[in-house]
Amino acid sequence: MDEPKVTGTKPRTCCPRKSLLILGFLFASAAIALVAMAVTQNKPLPKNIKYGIVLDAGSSHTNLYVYEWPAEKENDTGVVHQVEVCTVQGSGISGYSKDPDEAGLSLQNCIKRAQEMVPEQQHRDTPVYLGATAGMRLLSLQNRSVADRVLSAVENMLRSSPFDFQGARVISGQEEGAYGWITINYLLGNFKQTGWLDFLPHLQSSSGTSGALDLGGASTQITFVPDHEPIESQENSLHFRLYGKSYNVYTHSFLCYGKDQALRLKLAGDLQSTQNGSLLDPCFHPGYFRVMNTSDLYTSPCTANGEQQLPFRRLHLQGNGDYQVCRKAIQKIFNTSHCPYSSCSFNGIFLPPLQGKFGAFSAFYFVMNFLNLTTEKSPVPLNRVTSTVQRFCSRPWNEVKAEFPNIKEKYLSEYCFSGAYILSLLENGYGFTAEKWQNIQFLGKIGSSDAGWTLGYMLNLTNMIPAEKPPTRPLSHASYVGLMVFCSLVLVAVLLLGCFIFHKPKCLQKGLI
Ligand SMILES: Nc1ccn([C@@H]2O[C@H](COP(=O)(O)OP(=O)(O)O)[C@@H](O)[C@H]2O)c(=O)n1
Ligand SMILES: [Ca+2]
Repeated sequence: MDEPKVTGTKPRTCCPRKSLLILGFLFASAAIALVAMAVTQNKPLPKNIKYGIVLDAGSSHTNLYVYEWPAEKENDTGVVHQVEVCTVQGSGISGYSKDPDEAGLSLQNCIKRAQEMVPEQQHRDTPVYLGATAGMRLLSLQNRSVADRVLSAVENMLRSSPFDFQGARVISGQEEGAYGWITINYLLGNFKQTGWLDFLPHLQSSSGTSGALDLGGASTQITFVPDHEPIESQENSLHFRLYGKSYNVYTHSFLCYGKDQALRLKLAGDLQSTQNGSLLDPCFHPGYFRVMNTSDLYTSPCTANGEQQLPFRRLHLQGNGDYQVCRKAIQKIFNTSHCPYSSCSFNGIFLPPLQGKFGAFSAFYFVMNFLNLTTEKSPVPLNRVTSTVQRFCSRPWNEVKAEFPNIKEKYLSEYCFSGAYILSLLENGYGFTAEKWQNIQFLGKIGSSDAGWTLGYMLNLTNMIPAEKPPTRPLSHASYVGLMVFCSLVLVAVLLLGCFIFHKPKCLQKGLI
């Protein structure tokens, strides 16, 4: 009998090398595909951008701002930013009381500029707002019908533009203060809820916001959240609910205490003690000389009460650059003789104790920036600011003019007064001590956006600031996909490892090892 032949066939292995290679290849391909999918899926889509336009019709000039934001994120905080500012040539709209139509025409160039900035197909969907401030408030007090004619002239011009006209109006001092406060806190990211840090309020100041100080030509505003103090006067009290948090805000707007009207107030006061119309003014540089019609001083409602029959028609003003005397002269325009509340700033206006940090913008910034007091990272101490203004005021006018040939004489000549006025207002008016001064930051721009009331105004009118915090997922979509891929890979790796350790296939015991 033939013995069964032992054939040369190899023993069958359960998982040959080839199968393992295929498995490895499939695994690697799947991993690569997963990562590639996650990356391509999360590539940012082309942005859908929205635009908005606000015109700030100030007492001295008009600025047009163009803002843009990604449409899908419009309720997030800090996403809207300024892409253009256009300064209208000529005076503010309140300066066109003699020819209101000209006020409308003056806006043409900046409207054209906005048309270039916003893509043509979006012109119709782009809202445009005009808000007029203290210059128009004063003109309305002086002559309501002229003020209305100026407003309808600018309204007609904006209606005829390709944009979506949403209104032209005189905003109140309270609104100006409130929207300035909203703007800077929005831009500084102070409304951002920090997620887990929300549960640790002690890490933030009580309100987590910054106060706002705005100085214009005809009015000035102070707005902040006081520290647990009741706001004793209703007209100074505002309540906001923003991104799920409540704010009790103090605000006051001093009409006539912008820097240009304040100078008029001071000069009108000085005139009372002048016999012959010549005035030695400590708030102007030595060697500076200016002649003014006394009637011009009294055209504003701010000075109208003091109008008197003067024996001269022209005022001859001569500077002598004496800072200390200038401060004393400015002090006279703040009436501190009465206060019906527990504490006041001046003119009997309630002011709670100053609290927290403050951002000071508009002319506060322009003047301090001119004096080179805004370039350092930390705030310049009050005594250094005082000595800088003092030194600047004492410089002869010829020397100053020669150093700054490109600055208009009218503006250059008034920086000494403006510097002294800012110090008087902040120190004597509001009570910023040397210590509290360190809490003031002079702000021109925050990121690409100018600090001012316009952005807050637009955010409010377009309902872009929700009262409640919008529901958000803990992770962004990209992080979510990335994390899911990572966890899946880890799971597969653990499974394979477990399989190898606890259920070692024979092939590994014999064939492969
Ligand atoms: N580059 C600039 C622009 C404005 N300014 C001044 O800043 C002030 C702006 O006031 P505004 O026109 O906004 O007036 P309000 O209506 O806000 O009172 C004016 O006194 C201007 O002369 C400045 O000092 N430097
Ligand atoms: Ca202003």
